[in-house]
Amino acid sequence: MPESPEEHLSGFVIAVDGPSGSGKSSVSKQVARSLGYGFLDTGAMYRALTWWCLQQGVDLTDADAVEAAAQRFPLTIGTDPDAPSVEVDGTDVSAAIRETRISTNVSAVATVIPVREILRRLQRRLISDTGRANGGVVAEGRDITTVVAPDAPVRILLTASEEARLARRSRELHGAADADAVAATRSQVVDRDKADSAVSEFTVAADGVTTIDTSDLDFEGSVEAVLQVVEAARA
Ligand SMILES: Nc1ncnc2c1ncn2[C@@H]1O[C@H](COP(=O)(O)OP(=O)(O)OP(=O)(O)O)[C@@H](O)[C@H]1O
Ligand SMILES: Nc1ccn([C@H]2C[C@H](O)[C@@H](COP(=O)(O)O)O2)c(=O)n1
Repeated sequence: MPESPEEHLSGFVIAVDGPSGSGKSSVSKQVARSLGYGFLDTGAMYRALTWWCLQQGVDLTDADAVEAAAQRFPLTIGTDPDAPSVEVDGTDVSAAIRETRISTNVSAVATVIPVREILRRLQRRLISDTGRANGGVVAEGRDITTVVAPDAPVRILLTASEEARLARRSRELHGAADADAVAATRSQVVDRDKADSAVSEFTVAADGVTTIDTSDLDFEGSVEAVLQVVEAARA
């Protein structure tokens, strides 16, 4: 298992970070499909750990208890972009981790620093194994370009205006982006980003990271913009 961020990750690694609703997950998955690479959704790992803590009756305000749960976290995560899967102790939690109760609690877990260290070690191992098996991997989250894979040959910050991100998530959750739907979505986007920003920088690109603003791009345009950065890096 890689022990430090400095240890070399296998395969061609494409690291993608950004705020909630910027399109990281859907765009990264499509980029991975286009390139025949694996895909790692690191947010799903924090979500699955949150599900596990709630399942085990762990008090999320008790950082030591959350860390203890992370140390014995029986996670299995698939990295095939056509069949992403998340299992905890043999239970398929792919749908459950998208529920509102997870979205509203995940920051309490993701902001515990020792928990991040445990999941980052696992993420580096998954990135290496997936990269080796598929020739490359697209890994997305909040700290992939900066901490998990700072030496990746392609590092992208995928952004969009708050308005665009709220509208996208509203349409996804409520089928509309009118004022009521946006208001109902705000805490899952804006408040969550605010809490998560306490431990990761994902609004400003670090040195060497390419920013792609998708506010005025459609989904296909966003995928194409990422593929162009990859092509340029390989040229
Ligand atoms: N460029 C785009 N234009 C319009 N809609 C988009 C675009 N990119 C993604 N979407 C849609 O926006 C929604 C949010 O995208 P996605 O879940 O990929 O965001 P995310 O950055 O991974 O969010 P989170 O971090 O909260 O999981 C999805 O319904 C997706 O299909
Ligand atoms: N590398 C990561 C990935 C995710 N998180 C946290 C922040 C989010 O609130 C939560 C769920 O992520 P999402 O599914 O919305 O992408 O996990 C993080 O801190 N670091």
